[in-house]
Amino acid sequence: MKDILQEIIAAKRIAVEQLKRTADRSALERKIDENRSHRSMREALAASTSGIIAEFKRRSPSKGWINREADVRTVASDYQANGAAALSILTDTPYFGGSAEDLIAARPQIDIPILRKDFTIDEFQLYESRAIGADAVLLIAAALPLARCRELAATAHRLGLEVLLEIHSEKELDYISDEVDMIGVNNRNLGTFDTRVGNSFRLAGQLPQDRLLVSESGISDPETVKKLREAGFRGFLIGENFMKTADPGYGLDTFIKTLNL
Ligand SMILES: O=P(O)(O)OC[C@@H](O)[C@@H](O)c1c[nH]c2ccccc12
Repeated sequence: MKDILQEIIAAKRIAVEQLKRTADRSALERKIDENRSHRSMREALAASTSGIIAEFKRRSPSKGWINREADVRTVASDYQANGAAALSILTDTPYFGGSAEDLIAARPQIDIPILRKDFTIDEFQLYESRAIGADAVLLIAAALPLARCRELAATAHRLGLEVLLEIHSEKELDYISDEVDMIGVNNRNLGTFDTRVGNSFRLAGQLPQDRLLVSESGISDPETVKKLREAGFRGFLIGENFMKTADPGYGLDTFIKTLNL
């Protein structure tokens, strides 16, 4: 079977080399200097009653287009107004239909933290993330050798970005270090796109309970969020369930009302 993650990473390597050749480095540095304010996603999740990280996701390799028309400014401000603790914005273009411009457009609309969701393999993407206004970045264990993941986490911290480490299986538990601010369990296998929320419940007992734990993907009902919270999770990353509706902000509103916090 073709491993989709490997294909995405191969494409990303080419895109990053291209970005490094064409980017205006001094403009990037200027923007990093200007964007000094930083919001802690870890603290926002710890303090939040919903713990929901609402994601802006236009398409995915497994589902194709989920919402082609969605306007990132509208969705970002509706997500915040309706109780999201933080936002996740997918910026990968070929597989997820997003872009850095989406994050740039969303940033002035809201003041909750933004997670830049992409396949980060190179320091340059961290500089870019900081310059476009991200507060946190995702590092995916399945996409990075352990030493590389640690280096990227250290650079992210130097730049004032928080790190959400994403793991999927027991094999990746050794990626957890003090350098990561939040630990995410992806319920989706990025190689096959097989998705089971049971993955979070299975791994919960093996995760350090004094860390901020996030359950990611395939969450579509408030009952699951309640159970995940009982298992120790404080963050719930939800994309498709909201994005597949014509009004993702309204989808979040209904979800949170049913959660009955
Ligand atoms: O749309 P869902 O099933 O609610 O999932 C959201 C989010 O967890 C998912 O988009 C995701 C989790 N980890 C990733 C890594 C890369 C791309 C996407 C992802």
